[in-house]
Amino acid sequence: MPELQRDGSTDVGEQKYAAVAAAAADALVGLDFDGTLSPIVVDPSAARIHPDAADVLIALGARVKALAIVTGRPAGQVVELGGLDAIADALAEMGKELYVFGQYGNERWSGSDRVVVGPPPPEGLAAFEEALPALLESQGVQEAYIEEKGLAVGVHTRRLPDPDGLVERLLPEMTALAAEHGLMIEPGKQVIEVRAPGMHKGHAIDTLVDEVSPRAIVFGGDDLGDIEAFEAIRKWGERASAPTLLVYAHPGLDRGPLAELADVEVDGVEGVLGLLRGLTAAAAEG
Ligand SMILES: O=P(O)(O)OC[C@H]1O[C@H](O[C@H]2O[C@H](CO)[C@@H](O)[C@H](O)[C@H]2O)[C@H](O)[C@@H](O)[C@@H]1O
Repeated sequence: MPELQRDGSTDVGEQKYAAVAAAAADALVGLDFDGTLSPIVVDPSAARIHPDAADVLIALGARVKALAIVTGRPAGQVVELGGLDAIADALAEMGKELYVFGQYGNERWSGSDRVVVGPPPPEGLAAFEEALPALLESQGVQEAYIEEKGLAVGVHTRRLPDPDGLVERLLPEMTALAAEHGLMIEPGKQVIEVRAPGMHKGHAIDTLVDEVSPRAIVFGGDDLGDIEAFEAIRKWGERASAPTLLVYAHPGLDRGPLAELADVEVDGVEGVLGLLRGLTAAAAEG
C-alpha cells in the first residue's frame, strides 16, 4: 500500500483504503485530469497524461466496476490529451466502461458512445469574452493567457510574474463582469474560469452513481473544482453506508482547501498512480 501522507489522518485513511480495496469489484474510481493524472505545466495546451497512466488505469479497470475522468477541461480535449480512446478500447474488451465528464459536468463522453454530448454555449459568454480584453488591460494583466473552452473561458496567470497575486487582483473584477452576463466564476490553479452556473463536479458524481450503481467510490483530485465531487461522494457514502476514499494530490507547494476534505494525501500525479497501483494489487489479492 502506498504511503499515506496526511498528518494525523493516517489511521482513518488506511481503514478507508482497506474498505474500498475490499469492495473494489463494485467500485467506481473517478479522477480529475490536470494535477491528478496530468502533471501541471505552464501551457495548458502542452499538458499530457502521465506516460504510465494508461497502463495503471487499464490494470485498475480490470479490478473495478467503472472508471471516470471528471474534469474542468472540454471532454473532447481530455480524450485527446489523455489518449482515452485507447484506454476505453482496452476497458471495453474487459466489458468495462470509461466515462468522461468535461467542463465540470456539462459535457459527457463514454467508451460506449465516443461522442461528446453537451449544451450550447451559455447566453452571455460571447459578450463576456468581448468585454474581457478591456478588463484585463484596465488591471494591467493584458498578457494573461485566455483559454477559450466553448462553454467557458479561462484566464491563466501562470506564465506571468506573481501569478497568485494577479488572480487575487482579477477576482473581484471578473466576478462582477461575469455576473453582469449571467455567468459565474470558477477559480482554479492560477486560473479564473467563467462559465454558466448550475453545474459542478458533484452533479457529475450523482449521475455516475445513478448509472453505475457502485458499492464503493474512490475519487482523486487536486483543486478547488473538485470540492463538490468530494462533498457529493462523502454524502453518498453516508447515505448508502458504503466505503469511500477521497484522495488529495498534493501539488508540492501550498495545500489548498481540498486537503481538509481528503482522507489521504499523496504526492502529486506520481502519488496518485502509486495509490492506484496499490489498490489494483490489493484488489487482486482479494
Ligand atoms: O478539473 P481539471 O482536470 O483539474 O481541470 C482544471 C483546469 O485545468 C487546466 O488548467 C490547469 O492546468 C494547466 C496545465 O497543467 C495549468 O497551466 C493551469 O495553470 C492550471 O490551472 C485547464 O487549462 C483548464 O481548462 C481546466 O479547467
